[in-house]
Amino acid sequence: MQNDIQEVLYSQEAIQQKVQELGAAISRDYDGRNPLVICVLKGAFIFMADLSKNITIPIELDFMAVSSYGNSTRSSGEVKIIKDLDAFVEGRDVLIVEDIIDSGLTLSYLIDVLERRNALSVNVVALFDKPGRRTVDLNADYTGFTIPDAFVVGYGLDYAEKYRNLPYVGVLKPEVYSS
Ligand SMILES: O=P(O)(O)OC[C@H]1O[C@H](OP(=O)(O)OP(=O)(O)O)[C@H](O)[C@@H]1O
Ligand code: HPA
Ligand SMILES: [Mg+2]
Repeated sequence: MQNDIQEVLYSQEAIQQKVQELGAAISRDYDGRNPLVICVLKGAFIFMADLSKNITIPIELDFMAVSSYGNSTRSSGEVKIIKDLDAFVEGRDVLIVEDIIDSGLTLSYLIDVLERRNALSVNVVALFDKPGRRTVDLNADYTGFTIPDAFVVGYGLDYAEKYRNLPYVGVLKPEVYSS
């Protein structure tokens, strides 16, 4: 698996440092509000686990699974809910936890769903952001790293369901896509 990586862009240490900073900012901003923190599966599962340990105020956690990439490096444009939330969001402060914002289609769909369910507020924390690839106008409220237009894997992010368990984030060798 490690042999398929061309370059490590963000080390385990750099990611942990950033996750601590994001956790501190969220703890400060949401103090006294008991937010519902929503992990967007599968990609955000490691970020959610690490981020939640760095949030020092009471929160509730929930999980939603959506997918639009399938086995491709391009979004199909159609976002599907594979698993919905258990919690009701009406009247709740909601914080969506995403691993990456690329085209923005997944998040714009999710924000729309949660607003239609009458959440009190809907904010987004994304570990990685590729603003150069946006097809819809959308920004996160908390962003870890702004990254160039390259398909990245690791720390939850997959290519064709592989590489999610790498502890760092990097780019794949070109031959991996053609094999
Ligand atoms: O901004 P976008 O272009 O919509 O891309 C970002 C989304 O795509 C990925 O999920 P994917 O659909 O691959 O599902 P996964 O999390 O199960 O990998 C990623 O985890 C984000 O949720
Ligand atoms: N890597 C993995 N999954 C993704 C990416 C990416 O760069 N962009 C959107 N989904
Ligand atoms: Mg994916």
